Amino acid sequence: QPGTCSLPSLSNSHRKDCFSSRPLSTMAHNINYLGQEEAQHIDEELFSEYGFSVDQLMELAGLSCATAVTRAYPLSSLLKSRPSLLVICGPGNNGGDGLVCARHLKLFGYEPTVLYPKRPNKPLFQGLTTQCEKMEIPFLTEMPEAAVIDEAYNLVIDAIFGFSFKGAVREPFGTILDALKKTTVPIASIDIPSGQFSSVVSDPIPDQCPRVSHLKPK
Ligand SMILES: NC(=O)C1=CN([C@@H]2O[C@H](COP(=O)(O)OP(=O)(O)OC[C@H]3O[C@@H](n4cnc5c(N)ncnc54)[C@H](O)[C@@H]3O)[C@@H](O)[C@H]2O)[C@H](O)CC1
Repeated sequence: QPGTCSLPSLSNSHRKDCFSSRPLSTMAHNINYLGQEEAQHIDEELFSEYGFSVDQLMELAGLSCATAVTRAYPLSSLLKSRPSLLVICGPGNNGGDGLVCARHLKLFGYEPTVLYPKRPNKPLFQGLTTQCEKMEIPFLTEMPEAAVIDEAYNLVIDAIFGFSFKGAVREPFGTILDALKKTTVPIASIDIPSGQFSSVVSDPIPDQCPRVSHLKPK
């Protein structure tokens, strides 16, 4: 059943339509939020004190996001004839979460396409990219215009920036964020809407629903 998202908005930006397959009564109440530094601190603690590896956490994060998409946007609810999704991946671990998410979404019957314009030269990200390619997930070479996105995709997954984003946005991501803000299809953000923690970017990606935060909402 489509429902209204009960998550409080952290930004003044408007919210696009939010559909949830979960009854609202099961959603958490009395949510408290993590700030940027606290989120980064917990992240470090998970690695240093608890011995988690980044691959391990990223796989869980990406799988959780893909699962959340299946709940909020079940295949049967999609408006376009094909279950097309655009996953936009940034240069850090948030982007890695996006690649994992794309892979699981393909397994769940969706047709993800990935935009991954800045690829780190590290085995973890190279492996995640190869895994998507081997699953015949297409990669775009440039950001489509907003109208093209609205026409072609049911949903955009924002895996551009997480809690380490800072300062003024650098290209090509400025152009990408500007185009995204002009789209009307729903945007699901991984961890946080890209740009949320920046004091410089006054207009982050609108606070959408669903967003899948790791640990706690931020
Ligand atoms: N334990 C957890 O909670 C886990 C979280 N995960 C996800 O990882 C991100 C945080 O990852 P990190 O690599 O630290 O940072 P980001 O992905 O946010 O981005 C860093 C990346 O972005 C570049 N950058 C920073 N500012 C700018 C800017 N103004 N313009 C352009 N580019 C910028 C920077 O150079 C880096 O390349 C967290 O949110 C979760 O989504 C992990 O999966 C592990 C588990």
